[in-house]
Amino acid sequence: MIRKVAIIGLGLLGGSIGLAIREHAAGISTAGYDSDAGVRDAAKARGLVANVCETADEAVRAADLVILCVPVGAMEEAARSFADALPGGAIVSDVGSSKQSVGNALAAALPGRTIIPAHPVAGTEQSGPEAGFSSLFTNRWCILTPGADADPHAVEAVSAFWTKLGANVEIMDAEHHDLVLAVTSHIPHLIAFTIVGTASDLEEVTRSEVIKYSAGGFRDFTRIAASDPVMWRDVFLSNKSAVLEMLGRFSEDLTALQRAIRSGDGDTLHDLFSRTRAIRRQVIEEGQDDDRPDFGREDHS
Ligand SMILES: NC(=O)C1=CN([C@@H]2O[C@H](COP(=O)(O)OP(=O)(O)OC[C@H]3O[C@@H](n4cnc5c(N)ncnc54)[C@H](O)[C@@H]3O)[C@@H](O)[C@H]2O)C=CC1
Ligand SMILES: O=C(O)C(=O)Cc1ccc(O)cc1
Repeated sequence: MIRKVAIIGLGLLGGSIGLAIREHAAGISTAGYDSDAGVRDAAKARGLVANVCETADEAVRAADLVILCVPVGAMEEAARSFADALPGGAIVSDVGSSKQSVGNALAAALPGRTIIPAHPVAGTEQSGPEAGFSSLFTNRWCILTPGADADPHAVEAVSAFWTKLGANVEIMDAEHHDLVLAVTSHIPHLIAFTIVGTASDLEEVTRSEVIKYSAGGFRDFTRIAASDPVMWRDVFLSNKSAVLEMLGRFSEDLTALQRAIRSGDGDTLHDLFSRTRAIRRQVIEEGQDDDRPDFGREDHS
C-alpha cells in the first residue's frame, strides 16, 4: 500500500507524476526535490507536489515509493544523494528511457534495497517544471523491468500505482526493453536529430526554404528534434549496444533502398511502402495512436 511518494527531479516526468497523483490518487501524499533551485521554485508555484523540499533526504523521509525522474546519466548520483535517509521498507523506482544501465546504476547506489525500474512510454519534446500535465500517462504503456529476484509484492505495488495514474502496465526483461525501445523510440529520435541537422547545414537560401515549405514530414521531425539534449545524450550513451545493433540493421535497409532508387526498382519501393502503410493502419486499429489532437504541440498545463 503506497501512502507517500517522493519524486526526485521535478521536470516533465516528475511534474506530471505529481499532478497525476493529485488528480487520480488523492489519498497519496507527495514530496519532491530537484537539484535546481529555479525548478524547485517553479514546482512550488505550480503545486507539482504537496511538499517541495530543500534536500533529497527530506523528500524521501517516510516515503513508501521514491521515483527518480532525472536524466538517465544522473540516476546513480541522484540515488546516492538520499541513500542514507531512505526508509527501510521503501521501494525505489524511476522513469528512465533505458533500463539495463539504470537498473545497474540504482543497484550500485542502493545495495540491498528494493528496486523496481519503470519506463512510462509517454512524453513530449518539452521538458522542465512548466511542461508537466496530469493526463500524460492516461492510456499509455508503463513498462516495468524488475530483476528476476524482485519482491513480487513490490512489483504489484508499483504496477497498481501506475494503473491508478491511468497507464497500462507491462512487465518485461530489461534487455528486451532496451532492444524494443531502441527501434521504436531511440532510433526514430536519432533520425529526426539527423535530418533536421542535415537541413540546417544546407546553404542559407536553401535552409530558409526548408523552413518556409516544411510540410508534414519535416515539420514532425522538427518537433521530435526539439527534444531535450541532455536527456537524449544520456539515452544514446546508456543504451549504446542496442542502439548500435538496430542502427546497423537500419543502415542496411537504407542502403537497399538507395540501391532500389538508383536502379529504378519501383517494385522494391512499392512493396516496402505498402508494408509500412499496413503497419500504420494496425497501429491505429489497436488504439496505439494518440488521439489527443494537440498532443505534444501545445501547452498542456
Ligand atoms: N521527456 C520525455 O518525453 C520522457 C522522459 N523519460 C525519462 O524521464 C527522465 C526525466 O526526463 P524529463 O522529465 O523529460 O526531464 P526534465 O529535464 O524535464 O527534468 C529532469 C529534472 O531532473 C533534475 N535533476 C537532474 N539531476 C538531478 C539530481 N541529481 N537530483 C535531483 N534532481 C536532478 C533537473 O534539474 C530537471 O529539473 C529521463 O530519465 C528520461 O529518459 C521517460 C519517458 C518520456
Ligand atoms: O515526444 C515524443 O514523440 C516521444 O516519443 C516522447 C517520449 C520520449 C522518450 C520516452 O522514453 C518515451 C516517450
